[in-house]
Amino acid sequence: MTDLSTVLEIAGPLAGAGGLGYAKVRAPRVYWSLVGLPLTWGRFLVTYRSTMDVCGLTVQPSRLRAFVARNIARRREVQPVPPKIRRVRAASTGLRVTLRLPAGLEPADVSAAAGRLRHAWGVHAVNVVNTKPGVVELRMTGYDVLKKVRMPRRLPSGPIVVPVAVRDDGTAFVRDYVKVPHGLTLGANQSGKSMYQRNLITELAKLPVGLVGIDCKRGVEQTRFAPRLSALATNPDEASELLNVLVGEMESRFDLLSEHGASDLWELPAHLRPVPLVVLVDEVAELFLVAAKKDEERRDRIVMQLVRLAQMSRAIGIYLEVCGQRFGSDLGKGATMLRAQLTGRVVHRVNDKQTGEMGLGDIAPEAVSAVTTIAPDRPGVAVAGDTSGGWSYIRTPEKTPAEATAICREFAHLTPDVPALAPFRPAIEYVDESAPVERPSLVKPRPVTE
Ligand SMILES: Nc1ncnc2c1ncn2[C@@H]1O[C@H](COP(=O)(O)OP(=O)(O)OP(=O)(O)O)[C@@H](O)[C@H]1O
Repeated sequence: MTDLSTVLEIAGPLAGAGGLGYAKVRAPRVYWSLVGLPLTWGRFLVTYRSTMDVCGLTVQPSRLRAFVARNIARRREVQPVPPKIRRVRAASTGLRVTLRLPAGLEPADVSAAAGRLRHAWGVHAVNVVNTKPGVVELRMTGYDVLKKVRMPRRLPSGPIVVPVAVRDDGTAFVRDYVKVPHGLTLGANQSGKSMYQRNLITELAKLPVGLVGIDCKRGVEQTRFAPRLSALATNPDEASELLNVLVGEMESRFDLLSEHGASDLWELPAHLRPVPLVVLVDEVAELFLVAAKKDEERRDRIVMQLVRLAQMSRAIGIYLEVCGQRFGSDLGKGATMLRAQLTGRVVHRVNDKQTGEMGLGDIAPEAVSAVTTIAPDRPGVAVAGDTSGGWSYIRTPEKTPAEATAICREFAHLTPDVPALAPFRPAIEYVDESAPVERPSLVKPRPVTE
């Protein structure tokens, strides 16, 4: 429906002068499919060899090749060799080209030339992904996919994989809790952290997992997810008790694993497997804060429990998703130890380079400068790093708090029954819309003195 209306929207102006420019700005996706894709594909095929040559992505031919060219093919000049094109594929956001690299070129050479390739072929961006040894994929995007986010249709699958945002190469950014069990999201005020959490929680809500909220800002962020939460703590005392219970749950799950000779939750047969739990901590600094000396003991206990969970709970299916404005050693004892375990990093716009370093310096140092260039007028844009040193820009789709609440209500029936967490289950006030509502009768007016 949207696509049809977009086509109609551009059809008129296309007929007149300047129509293409209008379409390019107003409906970049449609413009790309109708105009940009055929043009870029043609330009790519026609100029491939010369472009690779001027961008420094060719090698000298082997002796055998040179011999064949001179003596059998009778060519006077022996051309340098570019990477071999294995496959060219059109995507809704751009063009994907798989290249086999000749001996002498490495993926880093192609990445270094990405900017030059982008200008040569007139596309919005070129990202280089090393898919296997000696093979790279050039992901060209025809327009700025982060401007108006639309999640791609094709998504990776797995037991707990949730799509959260779109990457700047047009692919989906997902949180895969089996591969990367714990995550950390950082960002300044108004940078888009809550929007990220909203997308994450609403996608998790659709899966058979338990969600545990710790929001020491009196629950202002997470209370709206209450229908789908198995537990919620809204102050440091409750958080401390809840973390104690989670550590107890972790220990009993380890007993279960050893009883059945399994080393991992996913090795257990489905009927014995406890439900995975995702613990969402909003504004982690609140857990580290101490107002008086007597709070220090509670703070140390909370941090110790979090570190224990982060170090051991992956195998038994308890995952941490921590969010905050900063996360450095200045938070207090145990902060850096905890941070080291949270390897899925997403950093939104930050106020200073140090915060970028806290989030990405230890896993993707090259991404630190990228995070400082995020414009304030683009909330929701973030840099996602991974432990292999790679990184990319991502942006979440917009989702209002009301939409998030509605999704949590819709999937409330999936909230698992975890007996240990029952005392922390948030009370929900349901508005039963089908129940008859007592209204004053319109037929028999009541006297005003009643
Ligand atoms: N992906 C996005 N696309 C468009 N707008 C966004 C996106 N993410 C966030 N915003 C907008 O930016 C503003 C701030 O977002 P959000 O509340 O998520 O930031 P925050 O980092 O949680 O802020 P705070 O720390 O002050 O609570 C909101 O008005 C929101 O609508």
